[in-house]
Amino acid sequence: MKHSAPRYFALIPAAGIGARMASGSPKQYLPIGAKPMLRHTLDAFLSSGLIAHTYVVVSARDEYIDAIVPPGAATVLRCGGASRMESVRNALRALEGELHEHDWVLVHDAARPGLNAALIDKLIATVGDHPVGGLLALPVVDTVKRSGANATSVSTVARDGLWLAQTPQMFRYKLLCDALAAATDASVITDDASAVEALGLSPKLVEGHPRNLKVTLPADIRIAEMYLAAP
Ligand SMILES: Nc1ccn([C@@H]2O[C@H](COP(=O)(O)OP(=O)(O)OP(=O)(O)O)[C@@H](O)[C@H]2O)c(=O)n1
Ligand SMILES: C[C@](O)(CO)[C@H](O)COP(=O)(O)O
Repeated sequence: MKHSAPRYFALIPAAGIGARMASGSPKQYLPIGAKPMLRHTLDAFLSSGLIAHTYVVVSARDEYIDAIVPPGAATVLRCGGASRMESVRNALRALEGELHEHDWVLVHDAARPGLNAALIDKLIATVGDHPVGGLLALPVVDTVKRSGANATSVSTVARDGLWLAQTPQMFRYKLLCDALAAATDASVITDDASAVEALGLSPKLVEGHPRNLKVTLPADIRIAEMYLAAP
């Protein structure tokens, strides 16, 4: 059977409220250098020659997005949910009929503005036609402690084989839909790969980069600015 060329689509969950940032507005719109965080993230996909189209999922009440996305640069889906998992699931449902079951979907946090075309292209090239899919991640380099009562360290977790998941996390459209349809607990399914793992499948780990950090706490803003200031 003739296989058509693979198609790659980006899906950016941007419907969070940034509670841990405590900035008074959704953190994905905070300035990082000269641009809002989400614009950096969007521009990374626009600069990759491999992404056919980008979708941004925001809350139905979002008041900022229209000033961020240039006309035609991406499609805004106003179907954000109460959790990242629900936002991604709602967006995938909204794309039914638009994406084909074998299309690749790269789900990437709006809160990771340090992504660049090189990392996107590395993920796509390394995953190739892997039967499951894959994600950017970083091997753990610090010693990992498990805490007990009163913030005490009760044990050390062997770090061999431990990775910190980043995004994009890329899966074929139907597999990701099926995985998220089966997912129930947003406190356990905190990334797309965990929903796929819950089906008994093993996505490929592809080494990412510290520049692709998730901007979560106020101190992360300066780190992101440092990486985004470099050429
Ligand atoms: N209901 C939600 C929650 C999160 N996200 C998105 O998922 C990504 C990663 O989530 P996180 O860093 O936790 O963002 P927030 O949920 O906004 O942060 P917090 O948990 O501090 O509120 C972000 O781009 C965020 O906008 C989303 O689309 N829908
Ligand atoms: C998807 C993710 O960025 C992978 O590390 C992470 O799980 C998001 O967690 P958050 O609590 O929604 O920020």
